[in-house]
Amino acid sequence: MTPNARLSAAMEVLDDLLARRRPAADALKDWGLSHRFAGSKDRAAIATLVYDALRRRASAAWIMGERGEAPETGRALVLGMLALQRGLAVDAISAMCDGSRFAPAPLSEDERARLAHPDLADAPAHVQGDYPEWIEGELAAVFGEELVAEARALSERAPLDIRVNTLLANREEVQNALAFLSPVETPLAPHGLRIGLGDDGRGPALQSEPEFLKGFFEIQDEGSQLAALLAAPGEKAQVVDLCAGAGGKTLALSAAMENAGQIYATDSDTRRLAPIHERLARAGVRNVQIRSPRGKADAVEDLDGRADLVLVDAPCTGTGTWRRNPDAKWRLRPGSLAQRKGEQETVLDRAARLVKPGGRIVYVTCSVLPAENDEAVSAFLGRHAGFSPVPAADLLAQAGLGALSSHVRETRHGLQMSPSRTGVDGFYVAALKKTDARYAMT
Ligand SMILES: C[S@@+](CC[C@H](N)C(=O)[O-])C[C@H]1O[C@@H](n2cnc3c(N)ncnc32)[C@H](O)[C@@H]1O
Repeated sequence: MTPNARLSAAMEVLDDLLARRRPAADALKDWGLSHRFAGSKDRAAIATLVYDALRRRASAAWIMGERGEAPETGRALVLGMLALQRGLAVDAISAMCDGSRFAPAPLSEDERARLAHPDLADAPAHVQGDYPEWIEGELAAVFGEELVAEARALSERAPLDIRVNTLLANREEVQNALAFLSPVETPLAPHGLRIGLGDDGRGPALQSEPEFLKGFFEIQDEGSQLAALLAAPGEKAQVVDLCAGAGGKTLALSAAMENAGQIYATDSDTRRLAPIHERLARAGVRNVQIRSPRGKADAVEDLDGRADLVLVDAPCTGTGTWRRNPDAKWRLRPGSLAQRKGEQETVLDRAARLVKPGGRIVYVTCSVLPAENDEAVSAFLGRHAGFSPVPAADLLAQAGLGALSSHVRETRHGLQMSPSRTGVDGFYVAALKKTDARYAMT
């Protein structure tokens, strides 16, 4: 396919997605099934165009004059994105829309005029920042004056980060082995490397590299690496990773504990937990016991009151990861936020019983919404009088990450990382210390 034909295809996929209100992944898959001649490079390029258009969905529609009641079109989103996201001048866009076979139709006079001046100065904040209007209050509450700058950073493409597994290798070794990809050290996480993306926004296939297969590194956003380090488990600690999922943070905790102490990894969903077995083996981890739930039985019942640390990497809306999945921000609904809040309450209450006096819950989300961060913690503290929040400065100092303090927002009960200020996904971390055993078992 020519680059111009890929543009037409992206417009078609977006029209389908908009008309049927379906996930981008489904619309892309169907397009692929009905256009079997398209090769894997074509599909990848079309997907990148679609996701980039979704990054700038509101602002692209705005500059193309699709405002208010006017329905958005795939054509406007792609044209607007080329101007806003890729910085193409109107003549360059016009050259791609030459009306030849499979290319988009030539630009109208109106489109030319709009693309010549892609101005957002008069646009409301939710258009400038490309987020759903209904969530503005939540975003403003955390970002304040930096709302638009942070929202724009959440619309950019995410970098590709890896965490060197210090159980088997060191950062320099992996950096040298992957020199052909020019990895650089992550600015804040001590074991991270960042690898450049191609012009199409895609990274190399790291999972087939020999060093990956030998367990020398894992793919993990720098923010997720920092969140695991902030949990700061002592080397001999008894740790419960209550929402272990596929084990991204379990692996990081195990490395931080130098394979000592004991981590119990569990999750309410056995399917999510399944990949952890293979990942732990590859990474040379020996201090993790996997507790798969069996039916309705509580998989960690025997650990009540015994944990030094319970990591609650909670289910959340994922608003902090919009850079990775721009489709998700437009699909988020108030109902799903309410559902996640209920799950967070359940999992935090379960964690409270696991912690021993003097121990801690470390509560993590990849969200930037106060409703699932500080407010969830406030509500927890209201229900459990025997816990108190650890000040963010202490949290950073205990993890040896004092330098991070100027790159995070200290919030009421914890700290918030973000793409603009921290350069990572929007992770929230709060630590809750069990100070009084009398009340904590409620
Ligand atoms: C953010 S993900 C965890 C990601 C994982 N820790 C990692 O670093 O790769 C949240 C997880 O919480 C799990 N979960 C939801 N409700 C739960 C509950 N009540 N008890 C335990 N796990 C729960 C979900 O199945 C999901 O795997």
